[in-house]
Amino acid sequence: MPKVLVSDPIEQVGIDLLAQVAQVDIHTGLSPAELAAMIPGYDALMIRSGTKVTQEVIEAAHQLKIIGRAGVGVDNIDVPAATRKGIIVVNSPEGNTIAAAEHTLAMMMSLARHIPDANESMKAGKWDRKRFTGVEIYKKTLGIIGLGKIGSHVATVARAMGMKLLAYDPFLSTERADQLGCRLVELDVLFSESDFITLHLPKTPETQHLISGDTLAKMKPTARIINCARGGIIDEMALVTALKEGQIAGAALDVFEEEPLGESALRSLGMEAILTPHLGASTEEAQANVAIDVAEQIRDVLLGLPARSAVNIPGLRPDILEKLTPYMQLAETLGNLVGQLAGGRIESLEVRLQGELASNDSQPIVIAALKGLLSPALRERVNYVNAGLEAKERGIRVIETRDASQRDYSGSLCLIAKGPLESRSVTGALLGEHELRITSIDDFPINVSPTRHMLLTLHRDMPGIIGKIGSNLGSFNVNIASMQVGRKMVRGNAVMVISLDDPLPEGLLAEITKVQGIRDAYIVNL
Ligand SMILES: NC(=O)c1ccc[n+]([C@@H]2O[C@H](COP(=O)([O-])OP(=O)(O)OC[C@H]3O[C@@H](n4cnc5c(N)ncnc54)[C@H](O)[C@@H]3O)[C@@H](O)[C@H]2O)c1
Ligand SMILES: O=C(O)CC[C@@H](O)C(=O)O
Repeated sequence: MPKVLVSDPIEQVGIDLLAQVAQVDIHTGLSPAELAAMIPGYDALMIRSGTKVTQEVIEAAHQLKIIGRAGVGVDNIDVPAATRKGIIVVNSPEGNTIAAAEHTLAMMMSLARHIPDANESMKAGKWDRKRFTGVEIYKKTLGIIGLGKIGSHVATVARAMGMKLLAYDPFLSTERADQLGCRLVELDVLFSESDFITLHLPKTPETQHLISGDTLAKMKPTARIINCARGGIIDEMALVTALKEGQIAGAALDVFEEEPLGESALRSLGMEAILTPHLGASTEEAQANVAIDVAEQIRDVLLGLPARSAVNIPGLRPDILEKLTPYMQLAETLGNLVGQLAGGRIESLEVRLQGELASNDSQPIVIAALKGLLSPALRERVNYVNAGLEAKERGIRVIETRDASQRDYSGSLCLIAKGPLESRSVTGALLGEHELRITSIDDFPINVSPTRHMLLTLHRDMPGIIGKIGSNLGSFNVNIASMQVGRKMVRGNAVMVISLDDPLPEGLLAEITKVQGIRDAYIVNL
C-alpha cells in the first residue's frame, strides 16, 4: 500500500478518502529538517500553509510522487525543485474562494460598524454607544484591486448591498469588469475615489508594498483598507504611520508580512485596526472543499491517473506527455514571455504551429501557451486544467493556426498577443530534443536560450548603445551571462536580449530607458 504523510491539520473527510487507497500517517508541526528525515518512505505529502517544503525536503524525498496543498497558495513549497524531481504539485484553486470573499465582507462590515471593539467593551461590562457610531456602506465606493475569483464574489455581494464599484486589474477585459458592475480605472483614481479598498491580487515582486506611504497618502482620510490576500502587499510600517496620523480611517488585515505575526506595532493600534490570524479560508465548508479536492487528486495520482489541478506538470497519458513535454515547455515559456511583453490587457492570442509541429495535437500546446500567458497575472492559480477557462473569462480569444511549410527548425511555435493598442510576437523552437530557443521577437530574428532573468530592449541599431547598456548594468553590479542582438537592416530598428545572472535592481530599468536610441526596455523574469 502506498504511504501518505499529512503534516498539517486537514479535515477528516480528506483523510478518510486517502485511507481507502493508502496508509495515512499524521505528523503535524514538523520543522523542514524533521520533515526531511521522515519523508524518504512516503509516496505522497498533504499539507496546508504551515509546512515548509524546502529544497532539502524535496532532495530527501526519494519515492515522493505528489505534494497536495489543501488551499491555493503554493508559496510554502519549492515548486521548481519539485518539478526538477518530477514530483507533481497540486492545489485547490477554488475550494476556499467563497470563504475568503465572505471574510473580506465581514472585515468591511466590522470596520464600518466597529463590531469587534463594541463586543470587547460589552464583555468588559460597559454600555458605550457613542464611541461606536459607524458609517454605512450603502452608496459608498468600494475599490477592488485584483478582480479574480475572490474579488469577483466580493464585487457581486457589495453591488447587491448598494455599493459603487471601482476595480484595478491590468489583466482583465473591460467586458468582464462591466459584467460585474465594476468600472475599471487606474490605481490613482481608485486610491483617491474609494471609501473602502480591498486587495485580491497575488503577492509578487511587482505587488510587494503596492500599498506604501506614497499610495496611502493618495487615499481619502475617511478611507478604510482590507487585506485578505497576502501579507507584504501592504507596507505594514507605512500603514501604522498612516493610521496613527489619521491619513486614512481604518484597516482590516487577515495576512501579514511575517506569519505568525510576532511583536508588531499593528497590535498596539486602537479600533481603527482589525486583525485576524489568516482566517480567510477557515470555514468548515472551505476546509472540507480543499481537503476533498486535494485528497482526490492524491488518490488519483497514486492510482496512476492524471491530477486535475497540477500546478507544475500537466495531467496527460504518460506516452503523450513524454512526446509533447518539450513543446509544452516551449509554449509555456513563450506564453510567459509574450505576456510580459504585452504587459497587461490581451484581447487575443494566436498560436501558430509551424513545421512538423503543425501535424501534432495542438490542444496541450495551446493550453500550455495560455498557462504561460496568464502566469504573470495569476501565478499558481493558473494550471493546465483551468488555463483555457481563465483565458475565456478574461475575454482572451484564442486563434489557432498551422503552417507546415515553415521549415527553419523541424518544428517551431509562434505566439502573437494582441492588446487594444499593439500586438507582440515571439517565436521559439527546440534545439535537439529538449533545448528551448527563442528564435524571434516581434519578427526580429535572434537565437537565445530563455533564462530566468532577462533584459530586453527595442532600440535603434547605432554605435555605442550596447556599451552604454553594459556599463549601466556594470555600475549596478549586475552580471551579464549572454547577449544577442537581432535586426532586419543595418542601422534600422533592433532588438537586444541580455541574459542576467541576477534580477535587475529597482531603478535600473528607468536608467536604461534614458539611453539615447532606446525605444523600450523590459525586464523579463521566466
Ligand atoms: N486570506 C486567505 O486565507 C486567502 C484564501 C484564499 C486566497 N487568498 C489570496 O487571495 C488572493 C486572490 O485570490 P483569488 O483566488 O481571487 O486569485 P485569482 O487568481 O482568481 O485572482 C487574482 C487577480 O489578481 C489580478 N492581478 C494580478 N496582478 C495584479 C496587479 N499587479 N494588480 C492588480 N491585479 C492583479 C489577476 O489578474 C487576477 O484577476 C491571492 O493572493 C490568494 O493567495 C487568501
Ligand atoms: O488556511 C490556509 O491553509 C491558507 C489559505 C489561503 O491563504 C490559501 O492560499 O489557500
